[in-house]
Amino acid sequence: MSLPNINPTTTKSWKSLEEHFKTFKDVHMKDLFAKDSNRANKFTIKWEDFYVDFSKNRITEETFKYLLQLADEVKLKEAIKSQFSGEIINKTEGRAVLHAALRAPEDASFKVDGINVIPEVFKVKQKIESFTNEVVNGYRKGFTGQAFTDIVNIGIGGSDLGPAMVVDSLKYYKNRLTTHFVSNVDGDHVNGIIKNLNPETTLFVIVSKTFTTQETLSNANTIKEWFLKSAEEKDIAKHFVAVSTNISKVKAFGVDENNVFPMWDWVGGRFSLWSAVGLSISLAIGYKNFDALLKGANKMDEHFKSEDFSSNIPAVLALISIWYNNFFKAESEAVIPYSQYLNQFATYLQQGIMESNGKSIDRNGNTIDYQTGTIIWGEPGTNSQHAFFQLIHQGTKLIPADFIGFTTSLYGNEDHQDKLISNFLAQTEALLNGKTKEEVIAEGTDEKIIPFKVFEGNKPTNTIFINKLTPESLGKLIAMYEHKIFVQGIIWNIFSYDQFGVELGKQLATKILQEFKNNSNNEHDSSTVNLLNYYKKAAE
Ligand SMILES: O=P(O)(O)OC[C@H]1O[C@](O)(CO)[C@@H](O)[C@@H]1O
Repeated sequence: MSLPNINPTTTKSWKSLEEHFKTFKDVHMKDLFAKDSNRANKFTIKWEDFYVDFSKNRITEETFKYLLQLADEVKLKEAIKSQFSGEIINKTEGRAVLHAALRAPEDASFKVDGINVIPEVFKVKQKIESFTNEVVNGYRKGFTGQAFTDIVNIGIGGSDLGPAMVVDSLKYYKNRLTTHFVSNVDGDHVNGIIKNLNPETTLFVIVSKTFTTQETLSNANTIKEWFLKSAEEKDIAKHFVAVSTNISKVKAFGVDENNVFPMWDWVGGRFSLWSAVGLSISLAIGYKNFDALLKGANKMDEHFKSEDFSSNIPAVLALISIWYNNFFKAESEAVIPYSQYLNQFATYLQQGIMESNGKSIDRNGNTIDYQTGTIIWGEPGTNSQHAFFQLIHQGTKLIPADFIGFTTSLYGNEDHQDKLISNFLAQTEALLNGKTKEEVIAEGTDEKIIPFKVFEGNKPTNTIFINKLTPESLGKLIAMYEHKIFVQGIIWNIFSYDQFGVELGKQLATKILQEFKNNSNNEHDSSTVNLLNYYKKAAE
């Protein structure tokens, strides 16, 4: 079996969608709801503690039928099998894509080169568990014999965004440890964090799949220097642990062999929070909660693998997004969680979605002539209502949005929760229905400003209503988006698991840094030359 390789625009369903779209442009969702009292039920998926209502979309049963046909025609079922069977679907890097193995039960089997990786995964999980327990319970101590109070995760991209987002999202479940994240090579980031830390009670977790990333190594070295001002070289072993595939480089840095948490090249950086990359998560909320996060993701994996596409949450969300991206030519999508704790969720998704599917070459190596990768952005409601919602409601751009909410609040404040959820529901209702000129007039509006107060409505949203923000439900939610990414990559016929697009900038930065060091000048365009000279002068 090998990954399907089908140009989606050549399929019958794509042509049907194109024709269908022509008849669809002027359809208002409001009329679709008026015509069919059962519409909401038809386009809702209830699964475990998830209630996913996708009825407020510019789709009909006919649209849905063609989208499902598209999934069949691009052989999505076969592609899912290829991924889960450990096939080398990341062909450009020659790797399998098995983040699902990291959250599978112990009796599962995920084979890479014919060898089941699950025993190895569980060995590392046990190491995470015992390490976490030792640190949280204060048995593992720093160089002056004190228990650790602070954890600093040093990493960037997938080695930062996932753990940082999860730790922040699940802070309700946090233990006595305080977790910090250093990522940017901007010295103000690392210095701003270490200035308030006590080296005697701080544990540093260096996370880098490659252990060659400039930002991470610079920050790790700066921290090591700062640490050695109060400690000795031998104390590094007590305070620095590392997560990486590059064990020799980790050891060369000075990390004790026993404090290295391995990961594998079949885990992509942006899908790695389920591996030892999630060590900071485990430390921050305890291993049990970390494991619950994994279990949630595994439940979503099972749902994705086995559920018919018509009621398969990630598949449905992916297909609807294709409809807007490729037919309505929507330029971006918003993700609006109605939970302040999911503040970092959209930022996290940006890497997952845009690093994966921001590609313009198909699986044959040819330039693509259709739109791929969606641009993703968002902020929690209700704050975002007072920021960018004006544009979603009355701007010229079509911005499909996922609204994510929780029926139960963590602290049980019903007054706030009712207010939050009334906003959550009101916004998607307003985006659906809008407000007509007649309605504006009926409100007694001054004639001169009537047009400005009209809302066209017809703005699509998905409502993802979940019982409660728990480690398990967050695991499900993250995995849901991971699978959506996969489905879209399959439909667009691109390779979702490489990221060569980030390399050029890194190469040029290395060259420019060298020029600063040697005080030399390579060939650059005139703009870059001016900017280099401007900086050199300012830095004198
Ligand atoms: O974990 P590493 O190897 O330090 O890489 C960090 C990040 O850099 C990238 O390779 C590119 O920015 C990401 O994909 C990755 O998550």
